[in-house]
Amino acid sequence: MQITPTEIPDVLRIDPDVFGDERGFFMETWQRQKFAEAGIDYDFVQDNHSRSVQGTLRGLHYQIRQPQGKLVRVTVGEVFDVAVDIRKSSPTFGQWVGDHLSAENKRMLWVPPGFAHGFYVTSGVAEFQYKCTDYYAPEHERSIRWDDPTLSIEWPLEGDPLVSGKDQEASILEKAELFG
Ligand SMILES: Cc1cn([C@H]2C[C@H](O)[C@@H](COP(=O)(O)OP(=O)(O)O[C@H]3O[C@@H](C)C(=O)[C@@H](O)[C@H]3O)O2)c(=O)[nH]c1=O
Repeated sequence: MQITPTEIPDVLRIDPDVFGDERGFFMETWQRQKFAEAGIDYDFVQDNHSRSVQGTLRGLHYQIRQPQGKLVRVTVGEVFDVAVDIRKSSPTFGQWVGDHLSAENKRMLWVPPGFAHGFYVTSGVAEFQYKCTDYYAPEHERSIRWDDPTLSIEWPLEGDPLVSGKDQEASILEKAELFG
């Protein structure tokens, strides 16, 4: 397993060891001890799985209380996954990192608590699976606009994205309610 810091060093790129043979492949997707040694030392309490059609954009989501760290990956198709640092006291506040995650490259991203997170589906469909360090708390959930001009996220868009009603009403980072 190779764990590499991204341009925002707390966001980690994880490339698992994949053992292929005539049957297919095997890989470990999370192992407490190895991940803890790499700095991802959390108790995960919830696993999520979503399926989205091409052009879907989910995000940018975060919780003002019970902030969730997320260990994310794609099991069908491909997405462009984005983490935005919204930790008020962080030197990288307002910066974003993005990466292509796919069923083929099997790459994972560690998005720590304190980040807003979202993804855009670049394949026909995509299934997205992730572990969370805290529980879903809809009353604390907030969304920042995916197209906030201050963030200028370079989404690999093909046409207008498919965005939920909730995310269409998201606020820009400057006006967003943050935690801490
Ligand atoms: C996120 C979540 C949603 N739900 C329900 C609420 C709603 O009826 C339905 C769909 O919810 P949403 O539209 O919020 O789903 P979605 O837009 O996929 O939300 C997710 O987006 C990505 C980008 C993240 O980072 C996640 O943390 C999460 O916020 O599922 C749960 O029951 N538990 C959960 O943990």
